Amino acid sequence: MTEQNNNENNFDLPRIENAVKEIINAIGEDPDREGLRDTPSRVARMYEELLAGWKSDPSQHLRVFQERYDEIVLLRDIPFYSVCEHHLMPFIGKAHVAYLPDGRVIGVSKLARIVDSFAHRLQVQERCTGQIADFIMEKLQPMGAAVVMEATHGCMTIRGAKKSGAMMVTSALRGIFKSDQRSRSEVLSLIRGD
Ligand SMILES: Nc1nc2c(ncn2[C@@H]2O[C@H](COP(=O)(O)OP(=O)(O)OP(=O)(O)O)[C@@H](O)[C@H]2O)c(=O)[nH]1
Ligand SMILES: [Zn+2]
Repeated sequence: MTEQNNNENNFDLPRIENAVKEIINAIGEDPDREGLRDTPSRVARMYEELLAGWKSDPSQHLRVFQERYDEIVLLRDIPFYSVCEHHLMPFIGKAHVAYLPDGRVIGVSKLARIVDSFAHRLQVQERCTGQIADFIMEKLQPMGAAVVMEATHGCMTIRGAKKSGAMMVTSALRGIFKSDQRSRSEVLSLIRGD
């Protein structure tokens, strides 16, 4: 699968626009007043942007090359945003992605691109974390992969539980990072920056 631009895979922007107009009506506002007139199309384009990962293929970011390096590779503090599938609210934070190569490495920026590809979808943080780790295991076939994501969820800061600052931390450990206690401790302490 490559980047998908054919019609059936594009977002149905007019349909999103109609739905947003309907929400504005349901709120009791006037969708034709000046400030709201362009809002449905703005919101449609916004969702297209925020959820672009859904139409992307993370494999396009795989430029794997052979390299004799057998220590942990970690890209720490990758800023990311995602969209919570329960409330369509953003969750925002940092991702840390590590792997222990087995003869193959990847361009380091691609780790950040892979995070975005999975994050820019309707997600829950646990699934997003696991998908990134599983993808790296499958495509790069390293000895192990570790992904930690920490984020604040809009749905519980400005609404609902209203706990601003509460940080959700999720981790996905695969291969040697799951099976070997020392490797696990090493990668987690690198991620913490110890
Ligand atoms: N585990 C997990 N929960 C999430 C994530 N994003 C949002 N949630 C939670 O999804 C839950 C949805 O719960 P519901 O009871 O169906 O929805 P709600 O009535 O709006 O719940 P409140 O947010 O507690 O007001 C909430 O507890 C959210 O905090 C996520 O990425 N992972
Ligand atoms: Zn939510």
